[in-house]
Formats: sequence, C-alpha cells, structure tokens
Amino acid sequence: MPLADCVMRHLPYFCRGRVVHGFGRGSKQLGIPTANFPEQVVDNLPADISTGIYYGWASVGSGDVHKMVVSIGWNPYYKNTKKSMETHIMHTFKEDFYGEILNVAIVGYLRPEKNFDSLESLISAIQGDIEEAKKRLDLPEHLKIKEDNFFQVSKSKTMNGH
Ligand SMILES: Cc1cc2nc3c(=O)[nH]c(=O)nc-3n(C[C@H](O)[C@H](O)[C@H](O)COP(=O)(O)O)c2cc1C
Ligand SMILES: Nc1ncnc2c1ncn2[C@@H]1O[C@H](COP(=O)(O)OP(=O)(O)O)[C@@H](O)[C@H]1O
Ligand SMILES: [Mg+2]
Repeated sequence: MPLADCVMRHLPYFCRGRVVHGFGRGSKQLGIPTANFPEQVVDNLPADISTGIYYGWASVGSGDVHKMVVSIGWNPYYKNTKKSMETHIMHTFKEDFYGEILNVAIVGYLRPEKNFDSLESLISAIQGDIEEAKKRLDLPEHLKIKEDNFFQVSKSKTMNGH
C-alpha cells in the first residue's frame, strides 16, 4: 500500500490526553511551543500510522477549537530515543496549560520528519508547516471536523472536574 494510503486510512484520528513536560526545547530554542502527550497516548496510536507532521484541530479542556500542527516521531534533529506526539496550537494562550486535557483531531498529513543541518532550517520548516496547515484547514472538508461531536463532548459539563 502506498504511504499516503496507510496514513490517510486512519484520518480523521481523534484523541485526548493530559499535557506533560517534554525537553523544554519548543518554546526556548524554537520559539514554537508544543504541548506533549504522555507515553500512553503515543503508544495507543494505530501501529501503522506513519511518523511525520500532520495538521488538524485542537482544544484545551473545554476551551475553543483552534488550528494546530502535530509532530509524531523521534525528532531526528534532536535524536530522541522515545517516540513523542507534540501539538503546536495556532493560538496565543495567556498561560501554560500543563496538566490540562488536550483534545486533538488530526485531519491531514504534511510530510515525513526530517533532519536539518541547522536550528534555523528546522524553525523555517516548522513555520512553513504552520502556514500550509492554516490554508488547508480552511477547506470545507476540514472545517466540518472543527464542529465534530468530539469537541462538543469536551465542552459539556460531564467532562468538568475529570
Ligand atoms: C509542525 C512541526 C514540525 C516538526 N518537524 C520536525 C522535523 O522535521 N524534524 C525534527 O527533528 N523535529 C521536528 N519537530 C519537532 C521539534 O523538534 C520539537 O517540537 C522540539 O524539539 C520541541 O520538543 P519538546 O516538546 O520536547 O521541547 C516538529 C515540530 C512541529 C510542531
Ligand atoms: N500555542 C501553544 N501551543 C502549544 N503549547 C503551548 C502554546 N502556548 C503555550 N503552550 C504551553 O507550552 C508548553 C510547551 O512548551 P515546550 O517548550 O514545547 O515545552 P515541553 O518540552 O515541556 O513540551 C505546553 O505544554 C503548553 O503548556
Ligand atoms: Mg513540547
């Protein structure tokens, strides 16, 4: 099966988890914070979902749904030994949200993970991903996922306090 088919078969992919600490590189070194999921969420990804860079929608707790990009894999530039799943939300938050529930809907695939010969080229690749994701998410087929019941449930009272 071609790579794109393997990847797309699982999309849209919905998941939630509590935001944990990563290596603290996202904001400090890249200027692009990424909310990291715990190991259990990463381990629960479908076994054949390819590592790489994806885009979709995300909300924190019962908050609004925003555009996002997500990186799944080993961050070859940093040579991580554990697979991670990290979401950058295209929204300015007043404060950090470690420990809160992050809800994500992955709707599309952008590219495989890559190594880079400088931090600047990693940063510009990520900025390019963000711009491309913003454009693609305006397509009607993607906009409708923003309204999915998955996000409505996270807004309902039954989720509060859990
Ligand atoms: C949209 C996006 C694309 C990314 N692409 C790559 C990549 O191609 N190669 C790579 O090594 N890391 C990539 N990363 C991951 C960053 O290296 C990672 O977010 C950074 O190391 C922060 O890690 P931390 O959360 O542990 O601090 C990407 C991250 C995002 C959000
Ligand atoms: N727009 C945003 N997208 C993702 N995380 C954000 C955003 N704004 C603030 N944050 C906060 O920044 C943290 C991620 O920063 P980062 O430098 O990647 O640290 P870590 O290595 O601990 O993941 C998130 O856990 C979240 O609390
Ligand atoms: Mg992070």
